[in-house]
Amino acid sequence: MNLLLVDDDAVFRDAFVRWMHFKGHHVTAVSSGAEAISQCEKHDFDIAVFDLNMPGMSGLELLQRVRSLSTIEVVILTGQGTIESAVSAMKLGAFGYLTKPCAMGDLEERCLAALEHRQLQLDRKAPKPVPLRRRPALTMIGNSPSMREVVRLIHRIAPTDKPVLIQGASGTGKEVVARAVQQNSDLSDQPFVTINCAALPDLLVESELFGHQKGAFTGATTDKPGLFEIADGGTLFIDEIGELPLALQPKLLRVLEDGSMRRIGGHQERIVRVRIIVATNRDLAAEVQAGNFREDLYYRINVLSIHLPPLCQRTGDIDRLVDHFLPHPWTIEASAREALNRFDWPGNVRQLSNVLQRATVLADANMITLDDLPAEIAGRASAVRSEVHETARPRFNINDQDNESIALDDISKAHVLDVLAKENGNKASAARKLGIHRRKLYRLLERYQSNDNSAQMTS
Ligand SMILES: Nc1ncnc2c1ncn2[C@@H]1O[C@H](COP(=O)(O)OP(=O)(O)OP(=O)(O)O)[C@@H](O)[C@H]1O
Repeated sequence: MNLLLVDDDAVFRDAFVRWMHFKGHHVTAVSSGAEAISQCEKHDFDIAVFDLNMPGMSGLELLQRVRSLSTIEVVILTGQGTIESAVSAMKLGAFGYLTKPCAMGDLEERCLAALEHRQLQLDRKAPKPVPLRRRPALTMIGNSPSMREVVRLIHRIAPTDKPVLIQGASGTGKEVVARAVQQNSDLSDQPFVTINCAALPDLLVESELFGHQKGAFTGATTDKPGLFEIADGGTLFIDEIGELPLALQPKLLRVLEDGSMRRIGGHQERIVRVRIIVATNRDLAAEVQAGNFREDLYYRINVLSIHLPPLCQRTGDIDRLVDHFLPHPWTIEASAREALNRFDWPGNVRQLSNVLQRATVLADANMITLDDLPAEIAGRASAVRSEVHETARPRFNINDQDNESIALDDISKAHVLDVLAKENGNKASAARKLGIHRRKLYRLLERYQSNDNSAQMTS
């Protein structure tokens, strides 16, 4: 047990510290309320024992302040004449009290009971353990020279504990590579936690990454550990690092340098051991030049980097990916295969996968023909728009003036998805065209996706 003793009686303090050390416990002993508060801000104690009658800060005030700082359980020591105030202390949340003089063994026993109580409380609050599901085996398709080089780098980089920077355009497979690094590292059976900085508002990114103390801001109704604490001992994948707010970058730099961090609104310094993998589709060096990304952080994360080539530069891989994505017993006509090989795939592997999924819905007899491919891929002259679908589109024409029952939300959804399709699924340029921030686009897409999912569940 890690215990804090607060008592101005030096003789009692020394005796109790000696007894507890002899019994194998760790005790920090101080003589005043002010020292106790400062210790609680710096360390996590399981139990506190303190005398109610101390000069300076009263025992009751100390109890209130200590309980607001941590989940510590408090045992009160009191003289015969002050049992009433000990009872008030219990009403304020103290675990128990003992009257002085008391035997050291009795006090130790009371502390052990408080420890057991605390453990039960913490267990009750802790999220129920989620049954471990076996992670699906990772498949990374590619045997082109550029992808063989990527695989070689993954094997080189994975066993180190250094940060990894993965760069590449949208849909090239940055998350696939991040998982491959983790699965080939010594941390493969430890947590793999992910966060996408572009999908969250700034304050939420900070609170997700670093956690917060209860009351740190409006809505922070409980203490919450951040992803760094959750990933402790494992790997944290920070996607779209280029979107990390400038104000937060020094905090990330600090964790990268010495593993230290604090929750928002917290005073306690925590140390975490987390392997960090970051990804971006931005040119981070250019972002540094433009003043959007800190140079020191850039050098810290750019120790080991992997650059993913666009799909159109992976000779032979389109055929391999087609065979991988097509479910059994589907096949593809030679002319359709040629068309897929001719196309330049601005949305990369994700776009190819989406096009094949769509084709299997449209085609008959388990065979994909040229007719089942979007016009601009099949090379038909009437090509009007790309067919990248991230979520289902509403089935109406947004120019249909007669349809007065169409909700405004549906019109905006159709417009957003149309622009996204025209930009071949590139969210950054779609957001620019729509005149909205990229994070807003991510939020909209998530909302459409979850609406679609719940519609599917209720239909
Ligand atoms: N080499 C590959 N083999 C098999 N599937 C792949 C490969 N690369 C990407 N994919 C698939 O393509 C899709 C997009 O991949 P991923 O999410 O890793 O891309 P990304 O570069 O992280 O995209 P974004 O920048 O938009 O976040 C996923 O469904 C992924 O499984």
